[in-house]
Amino acid sequence: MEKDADGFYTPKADGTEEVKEEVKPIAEPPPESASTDLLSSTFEVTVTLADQQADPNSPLYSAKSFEELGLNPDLLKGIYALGFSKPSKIQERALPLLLANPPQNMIGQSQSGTGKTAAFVLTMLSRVDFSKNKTQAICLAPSRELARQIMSVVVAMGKFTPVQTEYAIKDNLPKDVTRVTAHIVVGTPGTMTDLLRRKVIDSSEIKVFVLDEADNMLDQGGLGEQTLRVKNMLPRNPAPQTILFSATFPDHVRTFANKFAPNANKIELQKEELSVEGIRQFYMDCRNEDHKYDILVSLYQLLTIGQSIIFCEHRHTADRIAQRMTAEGHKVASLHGAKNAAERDAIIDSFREGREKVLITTNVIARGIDILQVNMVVNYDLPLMNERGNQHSNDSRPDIETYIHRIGRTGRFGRKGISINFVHDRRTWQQMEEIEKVLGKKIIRIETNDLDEMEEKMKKALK
Ligand SMILES: Nc1ncnc2c1ncn2[C@@H]1O[C@H](COP(=O)(O)OP(=O)(O)OP(=O)(O)O)[C@@H](O)[C@H]1O
Repeated sequence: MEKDADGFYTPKADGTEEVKEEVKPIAEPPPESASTDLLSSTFEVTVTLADQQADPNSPLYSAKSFEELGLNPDLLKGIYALGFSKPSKIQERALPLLLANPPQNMIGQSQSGTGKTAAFVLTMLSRVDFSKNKTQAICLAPSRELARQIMSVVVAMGKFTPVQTEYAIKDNLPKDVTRVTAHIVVGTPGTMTDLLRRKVIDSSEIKVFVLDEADNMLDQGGLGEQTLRVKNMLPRNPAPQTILFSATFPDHVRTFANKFAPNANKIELQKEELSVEGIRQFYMDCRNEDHKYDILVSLYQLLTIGQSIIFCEHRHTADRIAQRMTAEGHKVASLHGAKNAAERDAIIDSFREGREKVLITTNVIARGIDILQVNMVVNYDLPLMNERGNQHSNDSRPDIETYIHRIGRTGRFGRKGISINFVHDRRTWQQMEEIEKVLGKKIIRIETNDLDEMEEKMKKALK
């Protein structure tokens, strides 16, 4: 395919073959992997193009193979080396729009674990001019863990290109650094703001600006202010291509998102499709707080069949549970924002490598973290609105978006997974009912006193 005068990909009369011939000997797609459910999944997205005249259902806006996208052959090699045989649904719809010229903004929504990262990483890598030692693309994420994971995708996909990368995360660069010239910088908003303000990063050539977990990054009262500060330090004319991705875009953020990324092409999910089919949701009716701990311990065998993540409301709860379980001879780790940068990196790396099977944490890693072996998520405490961002209100409504992201740490890319909510009183019960109502999916009860039944139900759900 080649781009027409308007910047859209159109099939060439004779050129399609030409591209294939040029590319195939260097880069062959790998055979489709075992988990191809997602590649053939049927969830619906609504595509709205900034150009109202264009038909979003035209094949021009969807790519059935990576080859059709006219990518640099070195990038195609990187994609295939990662084992990606063909684009996932969101990649199929988003990539032709993201790569078209002139560049257009994008607000893209697709469920957890469906391959959004590759879509924006490929866009950044495609737009960088490697011959210039200047920062040309920046990407912001809400946690250092996620920034590091995104960077690993940039490095892996860009393996056959000369791309240079740098982090904008706490304690990573020497304090007296004066210049960063890496093509792509990935980080968190506070450190990115600092590097831009001190002109360590020269923003003049930045042409792609990505927000992963965009609804979280734009949430006022949370990270929104810092993210806006970053945007205000970027070129205005022309402004960089702004790309917002998330599995959730609550209405109150959507309005701001539309201003932040004006005239964007949009990909939206239907409300009832917010969480993936592969995640089976359960709950356990506990007697009180202490009983929650006992149940968690009794689940240990099941939690360690694969890997699991236990979400708590407070850092101190995560630490306390981890200490108690460790003292009782179980192998678990805890991770939260009160640990220092080096500790956090070591803990998540060790969990990623499978050295610990159970990770007890807070909302800090509720979003984006992609560890395929995680087949169970436990909401030890349900997520509440009052934990959002910097808010410390008494708002005890359930935080539906965070719930969707938390359970989305399992069931990645068409895999099966289980989530279990612990409820222990009337209030938590009501909160869970509210979640069930909004998501329109049944949350199934598991008896807390029948371990065999529990095991059987869970193993069945994972089959
Ligand atoms: N085309 C593809 N073929 C095979 N695997 C893929 C493809 N695209 C992505 N993946 C894999 O799918 C997994 C999930 O992708 P990714 O982390 O980008 O999801 P996401 O949509 O960003 O999820 P979240 O909303 O939780 O951040 C990753 O392990 C990734 O390597």
